[in-house]
Amino acid sequence: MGDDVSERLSVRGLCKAYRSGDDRVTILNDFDLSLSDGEAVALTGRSGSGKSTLIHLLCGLAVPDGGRIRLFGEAMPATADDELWATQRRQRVATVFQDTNLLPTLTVSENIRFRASLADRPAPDVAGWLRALGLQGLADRYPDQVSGGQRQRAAIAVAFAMRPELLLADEPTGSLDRHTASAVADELFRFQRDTGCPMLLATHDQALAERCERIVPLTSEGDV
Ligand SMILES: Nc1ncnc2c1ncn2[C@@H]1O[C@H](COP(=O)(O)OP(=O)(O)OP(=O)(O)O)[C@@H](O)[C@H]1O
Repeated sequence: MGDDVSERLSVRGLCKAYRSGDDRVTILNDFDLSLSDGEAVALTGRSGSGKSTLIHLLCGLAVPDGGRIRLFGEAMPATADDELWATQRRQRVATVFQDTNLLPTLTVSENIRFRASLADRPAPDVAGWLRALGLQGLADRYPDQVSGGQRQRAAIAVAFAMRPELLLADEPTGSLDRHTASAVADELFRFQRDTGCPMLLATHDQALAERCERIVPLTSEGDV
């Protein structure tokens, strides 16, 4: 069967287990997912169901035990350290994690510029992205000089500035109050609409999940 060319991401039969003492705990078992151009998909599931594990597999931070991942129409290699793929991901895939996106020794604006240059993009409109995410006045602060919620928004600004072709976000509004979460979600969906960048959002936030075109629930071994 041929692959759909509009598919940015295609996951088939993905398996991942972790060792826990003498046991192996299966987190993902024969898991399928596809994401097309311009599509927003929410990944939901209770704590421990494997949302972050899946995102880590997709961005090459972990290696699956079985199955296949195709990104931009090409099969991802089975090792995490493939140089060509590391470059592909660096340039085309943006990831937003809760607290690990920003380099601590760079200011907020330097983080944005650095990530854009790493992706080989032209100089980003730093002030514009900061304004859009309500971060005016924080450009010259270091990550440890802003709040957790501001860091999370800065991480989203970094992701936007690299003009990704795929955005993988793990709880992108997780540390924000309801009002700010809603404003940041607006920006995420505006970005998706304006750029056609597909997004996979792992979230506990039902309201955020329902704004996506599709919801993919993850279940784990303990679920009934
Ligand atoms: N490196 C690892 N080694 C062993 N077990 C792990 C590892 N990473 C995750 N796990 C386990 O895998 C399961 C899934 O974890 P994961 O972080 O993917 O869940 P999640 O759905 O993102 O949870 P949450 O909503 O709480 O963030 C958990 O039981 C976790 O303890």
